[in-house]
Amino acid sequence: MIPELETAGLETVAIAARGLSRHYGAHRAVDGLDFTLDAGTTLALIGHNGAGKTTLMKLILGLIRPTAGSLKVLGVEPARAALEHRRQIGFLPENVAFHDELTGTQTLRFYARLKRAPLKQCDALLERVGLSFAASRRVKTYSKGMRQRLGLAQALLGDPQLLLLDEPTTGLDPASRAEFFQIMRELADRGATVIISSHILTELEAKTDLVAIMNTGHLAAFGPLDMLRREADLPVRITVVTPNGTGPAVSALGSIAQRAVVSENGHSLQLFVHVEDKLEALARLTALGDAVADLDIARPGLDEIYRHFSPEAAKAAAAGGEA
Ligand SMILES: Nc1ncnc2c1ncn2[C@@H]1O[C@H](COP(=O)(O)OP(=O)(O)OP(=O)(O)O)[C@@H](O)[C@H]1O
Repeated sequence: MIPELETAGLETVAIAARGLSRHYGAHRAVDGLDFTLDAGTTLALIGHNGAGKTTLMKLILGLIRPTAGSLKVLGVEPARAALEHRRQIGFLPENVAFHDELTGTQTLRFYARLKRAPLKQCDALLERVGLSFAASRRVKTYSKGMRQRLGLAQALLGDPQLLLLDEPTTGLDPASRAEFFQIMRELADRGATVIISSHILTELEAKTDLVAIMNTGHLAAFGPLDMLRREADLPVRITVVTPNGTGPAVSALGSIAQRAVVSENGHSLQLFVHVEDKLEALARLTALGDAVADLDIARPGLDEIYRHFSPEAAKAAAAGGEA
């Protein structure tokens, strides 16, 4: 179990950024970000390679200073924050590295001393991340997934109010990923603020309260997924199984269908309709009787919404690259 956070003295706003920028010479790694993140909120931070996600995390951690604009984290400018304040922030970096010769327990106790967190937390945290069985094994014998879990235990030391997880599920199998998101939800439920970055958009969908989409240093979108879905105004996809050919379904929808894509085997069809036309489209398709053997409706997913807001992501997708 993860203990409740002390609520006394807790800021209601975890992060406030105004015109936040970090430029490297002429290169604008982060450029003019404006957002507020309330305490106790979970945020998915997504963006193409080089979009500025890690730079934003470093700014939040106070590892680098803004070149313009302002940033308050738990009420304080992070680059000027005292150690006491920094201890309220947990961080799991993208490439987590440990001393190979230390055991899991020794590693965690080392970080607990650094963070001045209670040593008695270590065993409970190893248990929480499912590593108790390997606590006395040297880290060099750990798999990638086990190292990630140890990294998460390290980030959870001291019951941080703010947790930054940079691509934390890399190397984890599906069951471990599910467990990871369960821990994230428990943290949020006890009042912690969590920011998680990932390129695996399907796993982030419906896991966080808010989504931030970064594109070339800018914040292209920020808000609850449903709000971004409405703003993007993308069509709903209806997949229709048409055993006797796709012609009747296409004719029935007429101009309601913004686009129709026939499958390679010719037995099914994807029809894209505006959300307001969805019910009319379903009525017309079901009226076709045997010409339609089955149908399936899908709202635009996070990957489609991401491509809508991020021109770089759309370009990468068109070129067959990753999100
Ligand atoms: N110290 C630095 N000096 C110069 N440029 C930098 C520095 N750190 C980052 N950048 C540049 O800033 C941009 C943003 O980098 P950042 O690491 O924040 O991207 P990211 O969104 O985390 O990417 P990825 O998904 O690949 O991890 C990149 O173009 C990067 O090359």
